[in-house]
Formats: sequence, C-alpha cells, structure tokens
Amino acid sequence: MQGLTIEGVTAGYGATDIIERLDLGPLPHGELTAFVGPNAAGKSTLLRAIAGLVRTSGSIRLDGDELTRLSAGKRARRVAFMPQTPPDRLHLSVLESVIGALMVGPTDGGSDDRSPAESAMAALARIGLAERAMEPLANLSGGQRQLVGLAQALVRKPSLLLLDEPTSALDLRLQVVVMQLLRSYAREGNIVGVVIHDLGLAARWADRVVLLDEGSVVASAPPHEALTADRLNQVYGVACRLERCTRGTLQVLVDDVQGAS
Ligand SMILES: Nc1ncnc2c1ncn2[C@@H]1O[C@H](COP(=O)(O)OP(=O)(O)OP(=O)(O)O)[C@@H](O)[C@H]1O
Repeated sequence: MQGLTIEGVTAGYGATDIIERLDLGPLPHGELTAFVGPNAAGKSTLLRAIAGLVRTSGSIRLDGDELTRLSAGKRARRVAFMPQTPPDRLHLSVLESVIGALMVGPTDGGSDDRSPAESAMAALARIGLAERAMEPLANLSGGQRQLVGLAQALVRKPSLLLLDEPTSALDLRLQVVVMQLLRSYAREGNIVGVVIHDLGLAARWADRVVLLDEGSVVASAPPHEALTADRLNQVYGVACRLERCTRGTLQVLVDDVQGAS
C-alpha cells in the first residue's frame, strides 16, 4: 500500500511507554499532515518513532516497506526528521551545516547529479538563505537557524519529511512561507508531517489534522472535521469557538480556560 501506515505502535523512553498501540493512516503522498495536541501529548515521540529515533515496537510501513526493519542508513534515505532544536554547531558555515546533512549516506532524491554543495545551495535558496551561505551559523538569528534546520531536512529530498515545530521561532510572514513550502513539497509527491501548536496555521495549510492526547489519536481528519469545539475542550481544557474568516479559513477563538484562577 502506498503512503505511511502505522499499526499497533508503542514507543517510549527507558521503561516508560508514551504511545501505546497507536494506529494511524495511511497518510498519502501529496498531503501535508499537522500533528497537534497539548504539551506532552506525545507528538514529538510519535515523529521520533517514525524516524527510528526512540524505542519502538509495532509496524510503520512506508509504501509497503516496514521501516522498523530497515537499517538506520536505509531509513535515512527515505525519512528526514527536523528536531525542535535548531542546528547548534555554530562554528560551521551555513552551507557546511547543510552539506553535513547529506553526509549520513546516499539519498533517494531522484536522478540528481548535483554536487553536495549545489544541492545544499538549492535547499538554502528554497528557504531564502542562499545569501548567508558562507557565514557562520553563529551569525544567524534563532529563527534563521531554525530555517537552516529545515534546509538540512529538505536537502535529502526525503519522500517522508517530518518536522517538529518548524515555525515556533518564526515571524508572522515566515510562518506562512514555511507552511506554503511544506505544502508545495508535499504536492511534489511527498508525505509531510509537521508538529505545530498554532491551530490556525494547521487548519489553513494542512490537508489533515491528527489530534493527539496522552499518546493516543483523538482525531485524524481534514481540519474542519478534526477540530471541533467539543474535542478542543476535552483535549486542551478550553472553552472555545471555531469560526470561519471571510476566506473560509478556520479560526479558534479561546473564551476561557479550565483550571485558571
Ligand atoms: N528523552 C526523553 N526521555 C524521557 N521522557 C521523555 C523524553 N522526551 C519526552 N519525554 C516524555 O514523553 C512525554 C511526551 O513528550 P513529547 O515531547 O512527545 O510531547 P509533545 O506532545 O511533543 O510535547 P510539546 O508540545 O510540549 O513539545 C512527556 O511526558 C515527556 O516528559
């Protein structure tokens, strides 16, 4: 079967399971999925499990291939994961740090015979930082470093791109630029999954929203189906309204929070 399918996945740290017997998918090629939910819901753990970075059991199939049985190198050809923390080897140049992401092994990025430097420059151009390529990472702002992290994930041209809060340090304009970029990368035939706290951005740009709570999937559906006032009340403990703005985009308006003084 094409796409990403997760069945009976349990994942966690040490002896503690954060996610238990989780089923999800298939998430098809061409779509952008937003993973939302409260702090500590298990969003990052789920993405790390898919990327092979935490203790995981169960089945995670990409286009029918069992990812959990692939070697780390083979998995990295097909799956890229952008962590919450931006690149921190500050002495490297921006270009070097993106080239470094190519060095974990060969990619499945098509019949591209560009050099690593050319591929890295193309990824930097895509996120608008080509002109800063020769500068040390230390010269960049926090948001710009977060964009370099995105270039590191994109440069491998993974068919499954996973990103953990890629817009958390970005200004209003760049948040939209990144969401547009991720959707267009999905439309090129890839599967994109993004953890995001801003439900407005998720509703505006994602094809599907996966709402997680306490390590379980509460909803997995197009945004307007997944995000309902009742569910958000149950999961986040907020009294809220969902309204459509003039362009039809869903907006979440929080009126009150439970447990606040
Ligand atoms: N490296 C780790 N070792 C042990 N426990 C961890 C580790 N990382 C996360 N956890 C625990 O796993 C649970 C889920 O964390 P996770 O980071 O997956 O949640 P999240 O939904 O991404 O949260 P947030 O929105 O706050 O980033 C939390 O209780 C957290 O304490």
